[in-house]
Amino acid sequence: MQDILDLDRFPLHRPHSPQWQALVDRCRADLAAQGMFNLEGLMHPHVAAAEVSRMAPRFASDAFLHERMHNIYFKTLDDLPPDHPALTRFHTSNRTLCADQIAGSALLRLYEWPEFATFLAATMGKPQLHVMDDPLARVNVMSYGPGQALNWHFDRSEFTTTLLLQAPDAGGEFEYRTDLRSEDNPNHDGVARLLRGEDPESRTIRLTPGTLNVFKGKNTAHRVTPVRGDKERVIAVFSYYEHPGVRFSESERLGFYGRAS
Ligand SMILES: O=C(O)CCC(=O)C(=O)O
Ligand SMILES: [Fe+2]
Repeated sequence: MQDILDLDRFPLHRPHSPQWQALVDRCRADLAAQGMFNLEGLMHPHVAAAEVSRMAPRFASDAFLHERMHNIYFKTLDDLPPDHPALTRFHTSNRTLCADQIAGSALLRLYEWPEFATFLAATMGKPQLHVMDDPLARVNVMSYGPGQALNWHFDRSEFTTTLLLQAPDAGGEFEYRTDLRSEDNPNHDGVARLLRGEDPESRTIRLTPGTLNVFKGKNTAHRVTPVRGDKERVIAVFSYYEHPGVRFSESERLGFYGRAS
């Protein structure tokens, strides 16, 4: 893993060593304080750049164009009138490559490296995390060209794990509002305020290539702002579960990727 990761700064290869534990403790503290942690340059930037070059032909020819209008929940809510401002609809557009289209990549090697899951589980306070069985969903890579964006949403999973491969020249920032809602409080008025651009606790970060970003996506509202300029924003999303063998159904794969296999 030394060839693709900066293990000197981030000793993921030595689980439970004092240095590893110190890193886990720092990540846990960041998650508790800000709902997020970053390992800047975990993947060597030259490896991230090589991954992007290798994927470019696939993005140009057979990536899935994910384009839709949606609200922050990706659905209507029974307890809200359809014109409630929390249900404001926005446009999302990007291109997605699935795990079966990046065979042999450094990203998949990292995904399947057991020490990576061990580290992530420790930061999230879980006994263990498992790779998915799903041939498409395991790792996805999203590319955002000029004007493309991932609009406001909450994630289905408690945590989301990404690694930025290429940063755009402008735009394509990650904007998030930690703990906007909770298990007991959907905070629809707070959601409406955020969507109006009036939430003072909304934060924006610009990720740098090679950076691992883990955030609590279920109750943290977040979006990727529209990319400006010709250089695409390219980011990988890793999917781990607390149980082994998770697969999406055919209809889920069709909905997410436009194909089942
Ligand atoms: O691209 C990003 O930085 C965030 C990705 C994200 O929110 C998601 O995949 O659900
Ligand atoms: Fe998300």
